[in-house]
Amino acid sequence: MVDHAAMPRARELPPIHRGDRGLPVLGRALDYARDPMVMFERQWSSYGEITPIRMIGRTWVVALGPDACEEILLNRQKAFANGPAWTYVVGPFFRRGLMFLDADEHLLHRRIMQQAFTRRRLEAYTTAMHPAIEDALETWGDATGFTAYPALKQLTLSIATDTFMGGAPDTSPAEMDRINRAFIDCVQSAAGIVRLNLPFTRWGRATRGRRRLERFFRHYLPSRRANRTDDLFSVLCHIESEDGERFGDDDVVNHMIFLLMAAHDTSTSTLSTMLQYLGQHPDWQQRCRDESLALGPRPTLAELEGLESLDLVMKECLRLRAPVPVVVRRATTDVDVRGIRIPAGTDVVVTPQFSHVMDTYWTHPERFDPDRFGPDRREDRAHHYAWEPFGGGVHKCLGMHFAGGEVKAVMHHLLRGHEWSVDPGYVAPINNHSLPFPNDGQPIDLRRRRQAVRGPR
Ligand code: HEM
Repeated sequence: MVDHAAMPRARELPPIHRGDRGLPVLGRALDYARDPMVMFERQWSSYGEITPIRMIGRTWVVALGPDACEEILLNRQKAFANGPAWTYVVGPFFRRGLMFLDADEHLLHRRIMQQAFTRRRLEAYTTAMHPAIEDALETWGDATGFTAYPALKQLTLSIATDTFMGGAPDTSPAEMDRINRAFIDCVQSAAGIVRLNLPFTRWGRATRGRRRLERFFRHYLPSRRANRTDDLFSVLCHIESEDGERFGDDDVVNHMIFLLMAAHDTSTSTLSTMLQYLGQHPDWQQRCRDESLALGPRPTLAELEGLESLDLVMKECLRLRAPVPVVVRRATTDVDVRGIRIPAGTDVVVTPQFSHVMDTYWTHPERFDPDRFGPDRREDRAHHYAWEPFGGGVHKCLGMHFAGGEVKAVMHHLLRGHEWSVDPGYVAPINNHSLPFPNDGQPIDLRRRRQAVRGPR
């Protein structure tokens, strides 16, 4: 409980200026969809760090800058909850996934899921990933305007399915495409204005997508309950608490649906941004390729982590286009943040992506300049939360190290086997309705390199 009497008096939220109210019902939703950073910049200069905004029929609070983000994500006053805020944004489609749980229940489930992310397991996942990546990239031939984004999405979904559920042998490639579509529909529910299960609404598509995902995981449940294997699906089926409690079928299915979404959408976005910038910066592409060529075809996790240039490029791409540009929380009690009182019940938008482009912390933040993360500059050290693509606090991304290994493994194989270019003037048309993605599928001009690059079969 927060003892307000002991605290210096906080100011009330400033009123929204007449010109900032936006459209009826939608409020500023279209401004956000057009360019969230332009909208946040305007909020920042008009209101400061804690700013009210009208969107989709309600008033939100937007927290801008690393100090405000840190305070909310660390949640020392235990005044913010994930579940109700995320449920408002993406509806019931990822219900009871880890990110939607709060307090003790969240800690308990997180401790169990951490078993799937130990160093030993991450090393084993990396070893297992190489053949799948090589097989997928073998289908990437010479092509002008190759749309990398959907191809990457297919690849990362198949890696996540292999790694976290031990494969899906009864599911045809065509049905797997429908599973991929179902994930997309659930994520895109965030942009639904009409929140009703009707045939042509985003909400309706997400409802059907969720049903398909449930059928998919329930189909494999009996075999995972019957056999103990090394994947998370099986771990979730067999794990017991000290009192002998086990996850019921619903819990297992809910965790798997959220985890598979979290595990492939974000890596796809990171990879596609890296392809764009490396395509536009051939010097960096070659620098990364030279380091990958110096390694064997199937490096270990530690070797992948040692690819210095690729690491700088990944960090810079996560800065320039964070796959999760904002996260949300609901104030469960009146709470003061940076000297402003946020009333109980308010949904708060925390904005890592805005911190990533503030010129207080970054030199020429709009430029692709991976060396800013190098040992001589370390611009990310300007503030603990200046670079926060994986969030912070108790909900900090559980798959962060997995994502690093996966993204580097895919890039390693691509750099050894292919070259590509992107027009230096190209600006990705980002769709910001839900998690950001390039509307044009991220076209690249791709050429296969002629050397033998595969590991042994
Ligand atoms: C570059 C890739 C990734 C990025 C940028 C990213 C980003 C994030 C962020 C910002 C959060 C915090 C959400 C919040 O605070 O409300 C989060 C949570 C989470 N992520 Fe990731 N993620 C990535 C990859 C992955 C992967 C590959 C997995 C699984 C293998 C994963 C699993 C999770 C889980 C389970 C949570 C919920 C943690 C909790 O609530 O305790 N993520 N991620």
